[in-house]
Amino acid sequence: ALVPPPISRVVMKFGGSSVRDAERIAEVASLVRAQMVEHSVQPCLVCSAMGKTTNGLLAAADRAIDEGTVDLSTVRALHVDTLDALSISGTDASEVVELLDKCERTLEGVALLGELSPRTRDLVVSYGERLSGRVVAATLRRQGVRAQQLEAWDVGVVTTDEFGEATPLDQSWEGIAASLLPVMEEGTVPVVTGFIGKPRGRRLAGHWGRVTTLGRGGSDLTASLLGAAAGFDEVQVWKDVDGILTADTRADCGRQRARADPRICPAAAPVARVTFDEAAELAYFGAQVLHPLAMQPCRRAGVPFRAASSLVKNSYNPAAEGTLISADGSACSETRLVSAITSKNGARLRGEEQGAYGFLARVFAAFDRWRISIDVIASSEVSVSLTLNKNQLLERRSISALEHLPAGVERSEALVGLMADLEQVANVRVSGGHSIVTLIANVGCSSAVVSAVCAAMDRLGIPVQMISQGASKVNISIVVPEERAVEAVQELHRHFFEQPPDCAGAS
Ligand SMILES: Nc1ncnc2c1ncn2[C@@H]1O[C@H](COP(=O)(O)OP(=O)(O)O)[C@@H](O)[C@H]1O
Ligand SMILES: N[C@@H](CC(=O)OP(=O)(O)O)C(=O)O
Repeated sequence: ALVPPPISRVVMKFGGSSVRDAERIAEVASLVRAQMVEHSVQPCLVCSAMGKTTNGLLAAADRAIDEGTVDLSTVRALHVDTLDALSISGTDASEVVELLDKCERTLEGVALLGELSPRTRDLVVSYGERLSGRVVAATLRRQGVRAQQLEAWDVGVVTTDEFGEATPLDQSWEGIAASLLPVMEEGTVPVVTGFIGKPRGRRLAGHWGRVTTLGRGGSDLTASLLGAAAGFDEVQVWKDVDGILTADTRADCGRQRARADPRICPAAAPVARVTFDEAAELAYFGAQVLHPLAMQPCRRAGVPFRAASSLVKNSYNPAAEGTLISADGSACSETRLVSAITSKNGARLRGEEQGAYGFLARVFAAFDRWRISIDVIASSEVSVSLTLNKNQLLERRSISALEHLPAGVERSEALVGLMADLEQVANVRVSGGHSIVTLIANVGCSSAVVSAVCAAMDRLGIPVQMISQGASKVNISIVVPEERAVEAVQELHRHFFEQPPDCAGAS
């Protein structure tokens, strides 16, 4: 007799690209059904806002504060058209429209008061995930799957109150297990809002006060948190690519720049396995495919994490396996020295001091005070060079300008403060226009990797401004001029991935 496969509980996260329109949402619903029927999966869904909705809401909030006008037309049209195309009507449709109206009223408040705090910005942005979850749950129900949309805070996601960049608190873990499992045990598929949560706080006017967001791309973190806290068998993040690729296929696909980029490494291929450490380093150093903190909950609970493709490209070609991210199982080995390459832009800061005792301690204390992270560092007795994450330096509203920074370096209150502190201990120079190119590599063979990297840069005449190897067990980074970063990635990709394996080392 046929023994049915064991039921596995899986978080399935669908990002903006996977739920960008009616067609994709219908495909997501079929994919979920197939997992349930063919693979005995009991899923919990996590959804991001549809397509570019988050950007649209941020732009609408900016317009409300800058121009005093409220324009939600693009976001409204996308959702209303999707409801129509999916034939969603009745209560399911009116809930979505009510939420759109509420979002509009929030924007009217911003325009009227002329105030847009990080807290209000988070509230505005949260409508994106709350809208998409309702559309996805309604689509599943139309396909005969019992599904219920749930706000992240309804399943216990409690965060710090750092609006715009909140972190889930440990107390979430118990709450999630207690609220998610009963819903699933009764045979319902929860559809949870990614990216958002609520800070711990007093119960206000019938609801838990405020809404927070987990930073751009934060739905990956929600998915990991839910799966880890509820002790699931796997967390799957479904993307528009076949998993983690050996390099991005688009140049600087960072969320700050919306330009359509030429393909950077068309030969990039999916990596079958990476470790949590490797994935986290890759995400932190620029690969937009995963949220940098998303590995943490799964690593803590030992729950495997998989990045897979939600695009069924061809019915004759079964869905790609994706990339399995787990505690062991690096793609690097004695012969495969590098598993992926990424890059990101940053600013470089150089400080000089005459060998005083405690110099570096004072430098680090200043970074700690202003909560600015250092990406790559090179130091000697008399000087220290560091690169800073450009995203952290983005100008925020109501912040005075820092006149003496060179063009290309963004200004922020934190950077102004940091500079003032550092100038007490050293002569400081800040320059923009640098990129960090990072190789997720077998650091055990770092000499081979570094010599191959330097030879490749030498071939192209690209100056290597800094190099950092072995600071983490899996990462070798170089700093190059920003305008040469794409070339550098392409050449390194050619060298490490587009040659026969026996040449992939230090040739
Ligand atoms: N190393 C990489 N592997 C795969 N994708 C990458 C990599 N680096 C950057 N990306 C980009 O990440 C995108 C997928 O991430 P994202 O847009 O955040 O997905 P989603 O919105 O579905 O969560 C891909 O389209 C790709 O351009
Ligand atoms: N919608 C949010 C959160 C998110 O995770 O999105 P995505 O899964 O599409 O990267 C954002 O755009 O940042």
